[in-house]
Amino acid sequence: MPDTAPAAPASARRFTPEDRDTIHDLIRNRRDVRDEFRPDPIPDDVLRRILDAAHHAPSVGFMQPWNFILIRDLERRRAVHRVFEAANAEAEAMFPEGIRSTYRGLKLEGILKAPLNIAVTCDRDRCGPVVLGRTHNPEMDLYSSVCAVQNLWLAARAENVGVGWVSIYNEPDLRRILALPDHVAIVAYLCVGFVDDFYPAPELALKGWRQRLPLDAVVMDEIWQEDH
Ligand SMILES: Cc1cc2c(cc1C)N(C[C@H](O)[C@H](O)[C@H](O)COP(=O)(O)O)c1[nH]c(=O)[nH]c(=O)c1N2
Repeated sequence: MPDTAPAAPASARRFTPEDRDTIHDLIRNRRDVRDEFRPDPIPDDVLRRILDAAHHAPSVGFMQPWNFILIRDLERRRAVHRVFEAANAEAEAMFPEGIRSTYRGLKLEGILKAPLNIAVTCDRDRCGPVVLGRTHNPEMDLYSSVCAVQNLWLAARAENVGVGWVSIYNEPDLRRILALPDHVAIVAYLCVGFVDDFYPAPELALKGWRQRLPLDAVVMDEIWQEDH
């Protein structure tokens, strides 16, 4: 893949109000995409920019514990899809009767429709046992990899490329398909591809599953407030 990432500037730049508005626009217009993928492949330069954004995420001790496994092979994606279907049937059965049929009607993955799947992993041994910032909280490397996912998601949206996160699988099944060694954790399984139209709001909200909480319902002063 050609390296098309912009070169690092000599010093950090300051952002304009227009830049600010653009990033807020991007954040608000990022969507989880399930069913709307176009089959055309993502050009190498576009994919490279998206992955490079992910690779510029913050990470504990600058550990950069992530890997991005690019999965295009249809047979492998079919295997992942079977794993999804098995787990999804288990999940469906766990919802109470009334909600079950609504759940069944939701499309929750685009594994076969998207031309590219990306598994974001976390190499828990990348820097040995003692890592700056992770000593007391060993899960921080996993959180770092989640930051990479968010960068990827936003950078993709800026290219009008859709991303859908699929977490409905039994982990051992997916590990086997991806041949992951024990020290590597699965952080995210993503479906990636161009999209003609993005939903203007979360699909789960538009389909009546759950609505966005007001900001004031999640902001607290000083300490945890039980009655908030
Ligand atoms: C860790 C994690 C795991 C999942 C998700 C997200 C995250 C962060 N989401 C997407 C999720 O449903 C979506 O983000 C919310 O509904 C909000 O919608 P927007 O992302 O704003 O479009 C998701 N969606 C889906 O259809 N199947 C899935 O298995 C998952 N899993």
